[in-house]
Amino acid sequence: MSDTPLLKVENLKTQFFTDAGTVRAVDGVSFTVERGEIVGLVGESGAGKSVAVRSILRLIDSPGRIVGGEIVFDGKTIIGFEDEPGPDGEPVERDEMLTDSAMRSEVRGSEIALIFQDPMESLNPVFTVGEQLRELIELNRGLSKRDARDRAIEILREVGIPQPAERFDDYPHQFSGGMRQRVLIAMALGCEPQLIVADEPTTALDVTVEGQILDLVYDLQEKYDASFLWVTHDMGIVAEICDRVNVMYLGEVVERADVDDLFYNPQHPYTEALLNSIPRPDRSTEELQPLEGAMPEPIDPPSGCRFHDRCPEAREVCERTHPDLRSVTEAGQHAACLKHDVFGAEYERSRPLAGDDAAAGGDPSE
Ligand SMILES: Nc1ncnc2c1ncn2[C@@H]1O[C@H](COP(=O)(O)OP(=O)(O)OP(=O)(O)O)[C@@H](O)[C@H]1O
Ligand code: NI
Repeated sequence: MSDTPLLKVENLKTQFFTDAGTVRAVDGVSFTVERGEIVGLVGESGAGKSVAVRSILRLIDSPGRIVGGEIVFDGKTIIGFEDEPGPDGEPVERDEMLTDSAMRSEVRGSEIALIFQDPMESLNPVFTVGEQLRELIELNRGLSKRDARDRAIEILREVGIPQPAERFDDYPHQFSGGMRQRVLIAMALGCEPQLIVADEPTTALDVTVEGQILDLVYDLQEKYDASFLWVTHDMGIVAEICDRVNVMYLGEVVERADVDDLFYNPQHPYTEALLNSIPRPDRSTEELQPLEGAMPEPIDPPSGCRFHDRCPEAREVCERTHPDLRSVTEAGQHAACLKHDVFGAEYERSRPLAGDDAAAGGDPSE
């Protein structure tokens, strides 16, 4: 593993300028993906996961815009702004930022591959699966038509498509949902990318097929030594495949940890709530608690800590002070929660917001 991460996202801000107001979908998000790692991006619907990963590929359409931050991938600047805004107050792109055509020819689909939830977003219904895969390999790997075809069939076999030579001439609609996702993984691998970004690719699949796909990803990750950024709302998937996890809430990363630390020693109440809402072998089902309330809209996020109005451990200080993401354990686990001493927020002396004892998480009278 080299010193610089394969992907570095720093203080990324992506907003949508709508009639109703400015949607701060991604509001100062930082994370990295090291070489050979599977990194999770997890959080409820609307947390900003898809906008974050689409920003990495510069696939944000109007009325959306990346307004701040830096994204560096393998030494290339995908997003980078000057410190000072221009005369119109708009962010100024730095010279070294990749052009749109360089993004298309050097990064998207070749160095970074995307797997979406809906295979039809990436597969063209009027061409056979084999043709699409062959062409992609031909373009990206510079192989002859015949060699590209052989390689395409080999990859289809690797991702578990039975009788790949025969299936080569089938159209996307002739494949089942699970098989189509395998085809997408084949397409992603076809260009031998350094990074595969997967945005909830197994959500539409039943649990058995999902399990097979995750096993496959795990095997392929070992074989190709590819890095993955895996978006999901499912903690079960995180447990199964991720090395490291970023938990997102309302446009921010609120916890970052190695997967074991996250599950056994969560440092943010939101992470705890997510974990309590899924079945676990080490807990009885009576202990299962659904996450209460809905995530607020990112047009007008709550003051202070954005999670405070749903947080069982919230205290008065949480209403007014916004916590950034800080290292809160010796192992370097990060959390954005004022209950940790490193914030020096006088949390202990602050009055609990939730009335009942259970919610206050201990004895507040001390
Ligand atoms: N084109 C758009 N115009 C306006 N708002 C948008 C647009 N796209 C996304 N948003 C808003 O940005 C926020 C983040 O959305 P995003 O799709 O990233 O969430 P997510 O975490 O991927 O959720 P899910 O699990 O449902 O996919 C949401 O509030 C969403 O409504
Ligand atoms: Ni999404």
